[in-house]
Amino acid sequence: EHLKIAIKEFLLFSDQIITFFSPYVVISFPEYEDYYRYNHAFAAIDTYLGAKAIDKAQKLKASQVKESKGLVLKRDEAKVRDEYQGVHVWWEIVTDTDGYRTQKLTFHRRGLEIVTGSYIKHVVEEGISIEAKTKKMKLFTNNPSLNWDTNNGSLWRHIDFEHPASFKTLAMDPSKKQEVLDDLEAFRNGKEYYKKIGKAWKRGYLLYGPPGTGKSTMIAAMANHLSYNIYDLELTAIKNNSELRKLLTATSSKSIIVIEDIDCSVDLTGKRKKGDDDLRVKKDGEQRKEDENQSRVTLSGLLNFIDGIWSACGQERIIVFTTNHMEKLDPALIRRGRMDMHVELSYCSFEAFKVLAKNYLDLDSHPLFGEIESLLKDTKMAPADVAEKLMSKNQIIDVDGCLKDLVQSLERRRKEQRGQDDDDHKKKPGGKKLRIFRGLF
Ligand SMILES: Nc1ncnc2c1ncn2[C@@H]1O[C@H](COP(=O)(O)OP(=O)(O)OP(=O)(O)O)[C@@H](O)[C@H]1O
Ligand SMILES: [Mg+2]
Repeated sequence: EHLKIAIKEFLLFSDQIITFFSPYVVISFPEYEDYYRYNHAFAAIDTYLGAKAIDKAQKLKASQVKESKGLVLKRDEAKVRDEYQGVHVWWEIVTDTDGYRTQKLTFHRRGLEIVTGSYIKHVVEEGISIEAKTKKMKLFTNNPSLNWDTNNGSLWRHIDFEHPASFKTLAMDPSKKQEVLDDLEAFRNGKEYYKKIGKAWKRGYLLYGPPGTGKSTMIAAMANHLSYNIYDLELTAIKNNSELRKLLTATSSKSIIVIEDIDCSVDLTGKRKKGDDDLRVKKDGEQRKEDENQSRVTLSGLLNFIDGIWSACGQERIIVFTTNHMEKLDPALIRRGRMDMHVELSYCSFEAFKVLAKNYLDLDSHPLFGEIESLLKDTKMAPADVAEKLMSKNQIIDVDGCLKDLVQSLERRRKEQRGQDDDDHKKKPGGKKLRIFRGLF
């Protein structure tokens, strides 16, 4: 009996063509569906089988490692045998001429019910749970050149995401920080809730504020807090709305989709588009066609996505927009419901400073804190600039030196800012009033 199995296995493993009459069934799991959509079952299967192969290899190690330096733990080269509820199965990874990989599962017809009924589910679930335990988060970026050959067909390029940012070290108003944390937590545990109210399990955040106030840092902290992957979407590198759709539907669940500096992304504001149209009128037909082909992502494309396809494509996704200029954004883009939460990151407050002092200098209090507090009240300095002053030079922490440095640069900046305010008043009287007016509407 053993011999029979061994022979059968040999035949299978020798890439014998399985004929129509074969008692064996083969099921394929391609890495990409429709050439661009990553098949997440593929990764889970790979992880599960990788763990199996390593198990086996560890047993083999003692006797084999010395003789055969060819013994690699890499899954792709191995055929893995598995057994589940008495059913023997064989996994093999095959690569086609275009470089696309497929997991092939072979088993005897006898086991069909068990395999399709529960084994596959078991493999994918095991794989996902192993992935979660050993999870390395990933940072995906869309690839402007779309080099299909070297990019293995994927629209997204990824690297391991290792950023130390956390909510603990993020310097901002503590109650605002808590609000964001609570919101994220509610989202994470919201599966049943979203189902109950019949809404897609998605959430949108708009982070706004001047440069260096921690918007990007907060996104990293969010990803670390939730163990989500980040998809950093570069809108200006996307040719058109259909490419945008492809990219977004190719993202996985438990991820944060980030669009930074949304105000700088082409064609998002009506104004800029109008300017283009004016230009276009003067051009001949051919040129116009070319321009249209080149036309980038439009505001309506993005809004359609958020409202429509967005809700249809998978679950458990967060979308984050950042901007330095809230006032430049089209109201349609930021109305509530599209962006569920607006978070303002602003100049360094004393509360925020205390977090930075703890992070950088391990300091809870200091005689200079009082002076710094009063300086921060009427001086605009971004946390990034404060942090820079607190950073140790040459690895030597000089608390007094750092704080004195900070006080000096705050004083300098306060003088500058006061001067600027005066200039503003002289140049355009009533300018300030106008700003308040606009803010009210
Ligand atoms: N609120 C903050 N808490 C802690 N560190 C901060 C904070 N803000 C800025 N920093 C520090 O300053 C650096 C720059 O901040 P970050 O890139 O998050 O700013 P940003 O708001 O994204 O700016 P930009 O608008 O230019 O993109 C970070 O690497 C971080 O070390
Ligand atoms: Mg940033």
